[in-house]
Formats: sequence, structure tokens, C-alpha cells
Amino acid sequence: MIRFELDQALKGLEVYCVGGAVRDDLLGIGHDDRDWVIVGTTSQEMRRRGFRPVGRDFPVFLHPRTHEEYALARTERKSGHGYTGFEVHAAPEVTLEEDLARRDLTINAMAQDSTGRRVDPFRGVEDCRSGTLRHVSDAFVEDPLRILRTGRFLARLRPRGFTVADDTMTLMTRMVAAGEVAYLVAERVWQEIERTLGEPDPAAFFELLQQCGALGVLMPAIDEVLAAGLARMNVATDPMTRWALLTADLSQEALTALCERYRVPGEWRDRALMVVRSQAMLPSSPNADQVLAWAQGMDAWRRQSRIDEVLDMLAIGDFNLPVSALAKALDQARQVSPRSLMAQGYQGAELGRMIDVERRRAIECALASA
Ligand SMILES: Nc1ccn([C@@H]2O[C@H](COP(=O)(O)OP(=O)(O)OP(=O)(O)O)[C@@H](O)[C@H]2O)c(=O)n1
Repeated sequence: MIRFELDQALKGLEVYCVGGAVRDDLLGIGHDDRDWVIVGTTSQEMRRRGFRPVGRDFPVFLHPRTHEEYALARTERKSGHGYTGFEVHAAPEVTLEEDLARRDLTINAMAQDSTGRRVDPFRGVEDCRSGTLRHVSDAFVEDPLRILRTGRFLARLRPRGFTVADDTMTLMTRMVAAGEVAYLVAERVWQEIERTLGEPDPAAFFELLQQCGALGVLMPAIDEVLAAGLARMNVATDPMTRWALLTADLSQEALTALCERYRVPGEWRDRALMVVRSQAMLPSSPNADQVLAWAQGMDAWRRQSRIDEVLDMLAIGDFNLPVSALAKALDQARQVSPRSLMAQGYQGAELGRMIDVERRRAIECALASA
């Protein structure tokens, strides 16, 4: 049970804890930040009590002492496409129920007051208990990001037995068919994906998006190779590794284009590209020349920890590659000492060539004994 007291700044106001904190409390999951809604007051009154306005689009205020966010109860009406174009209406007469009605899923549309009384007009408690992700109302269609959010909540809660309600599935499929998903901005899409990749069951997100057709619109290249990507991703837990394995069966061009489209951070993109390039450069039984070319292509001698990460990903992702032989070969090749070759009198271009010869020899030895 969520407990809170109304301090001096909040005294006399109708305050509710809403959204994720109420949901997670019911599910017995910890939740860091709380969202608050205040009913029956005005922006002026909030300012008078020392709250600092933060929202550009919404009437949201920071508590003068705790700095937690308090929003005035509001309704929203759609006036444009995608995530933009909301008309927000906040006024003292907007009720808690109206504020809850504009929310995405029933499990996110519950509130609780300071005495512990729960307000649950859309049967969120029941859906928490039965494990159902269900849209609150037809207003769900006003925000296509909610399709991705539903996927992310499924990635979090499917291991606890949650499924998506049939009606919600139908609604999402209809939204995709109506072309709403195309209006999502790249940053929001990547943000949901990045968060999803840190959830217990990210495959649930991609399967749901494929089922309703959104994946085909947002990421057609992944849509085509999804089964293989999910199978590879299966045992990985690190989000960045999951991304690299999910995209491992794309071509280099498709992966680059995908990362550009969603402004995927450089480190995520590079890791994924290294896996794709490794597959392109290495056959299942590579010879010394191929391993040497691969190691050089990965900048293996200067960036040792990076190539070790690549090897880890290749091991986890179930590729048809001799990963332990590759690791051994790299290990041996690293023993080659440019310094001792210099001591033998090599320099300049000749030194470079000798280093390659020695490394190739080391790799050949390692491969032969693997
Ligand atoms: N597109 C959105 C975004 C948010 N919400 C509502 O705003 C609340 C707070 O949103 P957010 O902080 O993004 O999510 P949480 O539910 O707190 O979930 P998380 O555990 O991921 O923080 C949600 O519970 C939901 O009621 C919504 O209806 N539609």
C-alpha cells in the first residue's frame, strides 16, 4: 500500500498518486518515481503555494521541497497526427475519472489517495490480477506511441503471465492499418526500444509489434528476419548485446540505414555492425588469412576490449563460428611483440609487414591446435 502525507504545501488539496506507482504497488514491484495528480485547483494556486511550473505543454509543477512532479487533472483531445497535436484542457472542474480516462492501459489508470483509498474506474485491479494489458478507451488511438508502450509493458510483464487483450490487439492493428505509426518521431521510437531491451522479455515487444503490423512499418528489415534475431537474442541479458544479436542477420547497409533512421547511439550501432561484419568476413572454418583480415578489420590490436566484446557476442548469439578457436588465435597473435622485431632491426614498412607475418603465423598455429 502506498502511503503519503499531505505536507504544508499540499494541505487542503485533493491529491492522488497515479499511474505506474499504483500499478507496481499492486504487482509487488518497486517503483522509483511517483506521479501525482491534483484535482480542483488552479495554476495560480499552485504557484501561490510555492510550486514551480515545469510543463511547457501540460500544467505540471515541482513541489517546493521534494521536487516531485504534480500535474493538474487534465483532459486531452487530439487535433493532429502522431504524438503531436494534443489540445490540453486543465481546469478545476476536470475530475479524477476524466484524467484517468485519457490514459493508455487500465493497469496505468488507477489512483490512490492519502488514506489508501483506491480509485479504479476502469478495472485496473482486475486486469493486474488476471494479467491483462487492456486499453482504457478508444482515446488510445490518439497516441500511436501507446502501441510501443504496450509492447514494452508486455516485455516487462509477460514473464508474470500477462497478455494483451483481444480488443486491444484489434485496436492496435487498426491503428497501424490507418497509417498512424508512420507519424512517430524517431527519438521516441528508439527510446521505447532502448528501454524495452532492458526488460526481462524483450522478444515479447517485437512479437507484438510484428503481430499488429507496426514492426513492418517501423523496421521492415528486422521484421523480415525477426525469428532468427529473437532466437539469437534469447539468452543475452545486456541491452546493447541484445540489440546487436537482434540485428545480426541484417545486411551492413540495412543495419546502417536502420541506425541512421532512429539515431541509434554510436556505441550501439558500432557493436551491432561488428557482429554483422564478423559474419561477412568469417566462414565457419576460417583460415589464418581470414582471421588476420577480420582482426585487422575490427582494429583488434589497438582495441582489445572491444574485440573481446565481439567474441562474447558471437559466442552468445549461436553463430556457426569457432569462437573459442578465434579467441585463442587472437590471444596468440597478441603475443607478437613489435618491440622485439624492432630490436632485430626491422623498421618502417618492413616492420609492419613482419608484424603481420608473425601474427599470421601465431594465428595459424593456434588454429591448427584448436
Ligand atoms: N503515452 C502515454 C504516456 C503515459 N501515460 C500515462 O502516464 C503515466 C506515467 O507515464 P510514464 O511515467 O511514462 O510511465 P509509468 O507508467 O510510470 O511506467 P514506467 O514504469 O515505465 O516508468 C502512465 O502510467 C499512464 O497512465 C499514458 O497514458 N500515455
